Amino acid sequence: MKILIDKAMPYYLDYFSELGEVAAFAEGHLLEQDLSQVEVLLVRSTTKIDNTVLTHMPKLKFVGTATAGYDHFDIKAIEAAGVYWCSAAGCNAIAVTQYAVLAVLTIACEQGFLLADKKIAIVGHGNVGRRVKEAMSVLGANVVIYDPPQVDKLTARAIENSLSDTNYVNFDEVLSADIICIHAPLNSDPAYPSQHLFNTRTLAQLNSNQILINAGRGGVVDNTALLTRLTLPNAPSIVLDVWENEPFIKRDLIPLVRFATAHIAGHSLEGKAKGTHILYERLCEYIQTPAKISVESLLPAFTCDIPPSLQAQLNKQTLRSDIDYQTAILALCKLVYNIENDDSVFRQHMSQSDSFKVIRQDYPIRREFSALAIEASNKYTQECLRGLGFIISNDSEYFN
Ligand SMILES: NC(=O)c1ccc[n+]([C@@H]2O[C@H](COP(=O)([O-])OP(=O)(O)OC[C@H]3O[C@@H](n4cnc5c(N)ncnc54)[C@H](O)[C@@H]3O)[C@@H](O)[C@H]2O)c1
Ligand SMILES: O=C(O)[C@H](O)[C@H](O)COP(=O)(O)O
Repeated sequence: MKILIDKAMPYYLDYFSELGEVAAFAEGHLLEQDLSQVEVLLVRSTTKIDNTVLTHMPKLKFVGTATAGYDHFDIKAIEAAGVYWCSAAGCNAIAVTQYAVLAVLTIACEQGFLLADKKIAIVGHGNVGRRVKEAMSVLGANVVIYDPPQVDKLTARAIENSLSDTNYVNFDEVLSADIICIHAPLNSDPAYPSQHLFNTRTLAQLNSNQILINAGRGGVVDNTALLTRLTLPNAPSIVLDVWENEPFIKRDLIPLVRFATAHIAGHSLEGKAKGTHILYERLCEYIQTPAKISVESLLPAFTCDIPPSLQAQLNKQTLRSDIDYQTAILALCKLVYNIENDDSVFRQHMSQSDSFKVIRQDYPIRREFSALAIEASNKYTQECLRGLGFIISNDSEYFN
């Protein structure tokens, strides 16, 4: 079985070399390969799979993307060609959540507000949105959800129940939230279009006390309208990980947003490795072979010293509504991931040239909070750090 894989998928040889004859291609160079005998094609989000590719691949049986989003797949064309397809739903949900946590906590500490005093609206309550809700809730925020497809899927009775415990809101309420986190796909479903959900009209309703984060897909925010909005008075603070027309984005936006990154919110080592792993499991299922390899067996160890003063601060019995405590949580998160580094690399490189693609290809190894085990002596710190995804080294529930 000939398997062709995007080189950007970590551990692809560890996973797939026992399942077939593996060859790899670099992003942007798929059509330069001999595709005539390929039966399995594994890609990431930068490779479009449409009729142009499919006509070169008469033997293709299985195509997978090691990413959560699959808007680069022409599903109709793939299914019409009789090819099995799959994505890696949820693989990088933790990574994106940690990106959102870093963005929000950093801005909160800069502006001197407490998350416990804020309302956060999450647009898209899927694998990512659910985790963002959990993380922001443990930090004390009041979290509401906007996800019309999900609401519509519930029965009338379930809607009644979940309205009280999941806090679904309408879009007007989203626009009045203090912080808006976009984690929706670019949805081509005409019943729930997400393209330009944030446009001239809706962006005009945001003000300088609000923060808008887009870590879903670039097209959910009209970037032309955003550029105009950001040059007008009373503009909101913006965080953009995803952009319209990547990799050739509107560079004029960069100086006007608080955090600008190169579509790397999901690029933790764990997130990318889980993407490869999910495709491995799906292919094993497809060819009816037992899956033997685990992600944990491949990930390297992570070491990092926690400064004693920070450890002491976290162990102090404290209240949620304490700015020093929030600052300490941010300092701990930054030991594992610091969004400011990604932002400064992006600004520096993008000010010189259109280097979006190169920044992504050269992205350094980034770990998730779960790589760091920390002792937490008080219950609130344990609950908070566990909710953010850290391992609590003295957690009897975890280790027994
Ligand atoms: N920045 C990144 O690196 C990165 C990483 C992972 C995912 N993503 C993007 O984020 C999206 C969400 O990821 P996920 O893993 O949570 O996907 P998911 O499929 O688990 O969840 C998507 C949710 O969005 C909802 N939704 C669909 N259309 C909507 C609309 N018009 N308005 C509001 N909600 C809507 C769906 O009902 C679903 O609950 C992906 O599709 C992908 O495009 C980006
Ligand atoms: O949808 C996804 O999973 C993300 O957007 C993913 O992180 C994109 O990563 P890429 O394939 O572009 O490296």
